Amino acid sequence: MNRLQQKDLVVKGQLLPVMEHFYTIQGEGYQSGKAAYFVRLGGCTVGCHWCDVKDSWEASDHPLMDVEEIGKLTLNGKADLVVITGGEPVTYNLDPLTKQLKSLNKYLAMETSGAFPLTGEWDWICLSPKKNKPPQEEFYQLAHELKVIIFNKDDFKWAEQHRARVNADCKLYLQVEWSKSDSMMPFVVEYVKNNPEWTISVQSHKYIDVP
Ligand SMILES: C[S@@+](CC[C@H](N)C(=O)[O-])C[C@H]1O[C@@H](n2cnc3c(N)ncnc32)[C@H](O)[C@@H]1O
Ligand SMILES: Nc1nc2[nH]cc(C(=O)O)c2c(=O)[nH]1
Ligand code: SF4
Ligand SMILES: [Mg+2]
Repeated sequence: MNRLQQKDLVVKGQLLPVMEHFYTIQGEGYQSGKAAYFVRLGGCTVGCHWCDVKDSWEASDHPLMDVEEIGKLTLNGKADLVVITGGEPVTYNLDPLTKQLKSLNKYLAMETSGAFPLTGEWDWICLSPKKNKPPQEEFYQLAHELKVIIFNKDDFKWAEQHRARVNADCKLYLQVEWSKSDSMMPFVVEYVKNNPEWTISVQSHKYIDVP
């Protein structure tokens, strides 16, 4: 296959850059503690300065895989739960990927900033809005979970702006930015005690030392 044909299949979402894939425990948010097969797609142009997976940003650093191949990988996990993350998954047309994974009876969750239009059929969308590229409007109605990263005290205001826009059933999480865990966690604790609609999410995989 030549480069042009490859590019065409990426545009169609039949081929996707995969940075890594692993069977682990979902560390964050609503499904925290559950076994899940993670697929981390390469490529993100959002550019959060505190991103904990900057090596994912350059799509061309990561090998292209066919969605059928990706589907087979997820069968190496016993769990139904598959988490598609990145990089930024909504960079791509995710229709072929979710169709393939649904044919394998997987429960499909996505971690996303919502920066680009949504494609694919999802059982669970975790929306984590980013100041550099705020979410597309459609995500507020569709998100099952809002997970706002708290890097400094201004981020509580940012969190409330998004809470005001999500649907009534959307679960609300505040997750401290990893490098600020020690200094910001006391403020997050106080905030949730005063605003109990929110729940704390910690990046538990980093404490239990799993991928
Ligand atoms: C690496 S991102 C990939 C998915 C998508 N690009 C996004 O940002 O939602 C996965 C999750 O990790 C969160 N995250 C990234 N860097 C973090 C950090 N340094 N501390 C805490 N959470 C972080 C993101 O907000 C997102 O919820
Ligand atoms: N165990 C584990 N849980 C996670 N939840 C969200 C993650 C991500 O990077 O998207 C992540 C991750 O990288 N590992
Ligand atoms: S949107 Fe996600 S992957 Fe992209 S820089 Fe921000 S945290 Fe990292
Ligand atoms: Mg992570």
